[in-house]
Amino acid sequence: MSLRPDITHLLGRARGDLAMGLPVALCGPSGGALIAAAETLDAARLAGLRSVASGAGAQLALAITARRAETLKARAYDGDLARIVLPPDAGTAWIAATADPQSDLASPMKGPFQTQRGDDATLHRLALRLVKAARLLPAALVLPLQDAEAVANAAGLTILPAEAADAAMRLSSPPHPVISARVPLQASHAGRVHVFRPDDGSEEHFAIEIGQPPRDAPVLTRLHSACFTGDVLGSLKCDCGPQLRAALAQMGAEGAGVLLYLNQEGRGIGLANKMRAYSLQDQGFDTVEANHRLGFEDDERDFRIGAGILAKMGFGAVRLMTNNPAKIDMMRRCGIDVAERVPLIVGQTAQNKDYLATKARKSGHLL
Ligand SMILES: Nc1nc2c(ncn2[C@@H]2O[C@H](COP(=O)(O)OP(=O)(O)OP(=O)(O)O)[C@@H](O)[C@H]2O)c(=O)[nH]1
Ligand SMILES: [Zn+2]
Repeated sequence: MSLRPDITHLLGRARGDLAMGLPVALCGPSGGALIAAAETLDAARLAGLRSVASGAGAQLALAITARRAETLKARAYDGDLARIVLPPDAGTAWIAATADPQSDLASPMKGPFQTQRGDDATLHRLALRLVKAARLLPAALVLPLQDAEAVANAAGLTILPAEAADAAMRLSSPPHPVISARVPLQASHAGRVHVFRPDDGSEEHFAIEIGQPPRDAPVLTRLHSACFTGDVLGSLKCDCGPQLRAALAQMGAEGAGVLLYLNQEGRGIGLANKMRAYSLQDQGFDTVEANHRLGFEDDERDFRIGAGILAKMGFGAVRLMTNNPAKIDMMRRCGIDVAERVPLIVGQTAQNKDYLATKARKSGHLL
């Protein structure tokens, strides 16, 4: 028996620390690093990192994804990421402007950036995955240090064993059921909401069960990713709200179904980053380009979570309500049999016409 946190707990702490602007230590087999999220770093902590860097003769770098590097015309020698050498006079405003594309068009002369090549970028890569998991901008300050653990211990920072963290982040342990209760819905009086909670302190997900679908036949299913603007506010920029209501209505009409409400807002980048993407869309970029300029892939969702919840509820086969072939593919790869695709084409507006056309053209959505 131990009171010590395991790697899952440490990952949860690290995400929280990064979101609050605290550095975190990564300790690998061949050295460690202090990392901090570009978005939340304040001047005092930047000064602290600079002072540790000069004491150790180490060089601070800003790790960004290859997507962001492409926009900034910075050379990404590590393939999927670039390590920008932090200029000696760069402050938090410089770091924020490099990480955040909002001012790219207004200041087209950002750079030139000197990027590092050679050496190992493993800890930089892990730092980027951690700040993404904290739903922050994908940019992290990284200070490689042989004695990162000692520095972190002295400062009371969270220490993550890098190899174990990397392995734990690749695994997807399905969230566990917490509670379910009857909720009569407009679409069906036989509604039941189930709450599922991940072990790693990340967002809870919900399953809305309509009726009592038999577990031994394909169940009418919708995997719905959270869209605060569409689902709650009735935004005309996307089709999420009408899709949510149409899916529940069809389940109500058939008397059975399950809708998973997955808290993967903004295709997995979080609401703040989705609003950043919307602001770039107002500058003329489409939904995919906006994600890339921010440094994200088109879609950062992990659909293993949805498959895991279905399995925990006892479902092995679905009639999946979607226009997204990637969802079908992921379900099948996670062991859920997709017996049928049920198209869900509702909610087209003048304002989302281009968005839906871009998804069809670039992300393979079926219209
Ligand atoms: N990053 C980003 N996310 C967006 C944008 N517009 C909508 N979203 C998010 O996109 C997701 C849409 O989810 P879904 O409707 O489940 O998925 P889908 O890939 O469109 O697939 P189907 O609706 O099943 O065909 C939600 O998480 C929205 O918040 C956008 O412009 N940028
Ligand atoms: Zn939406």
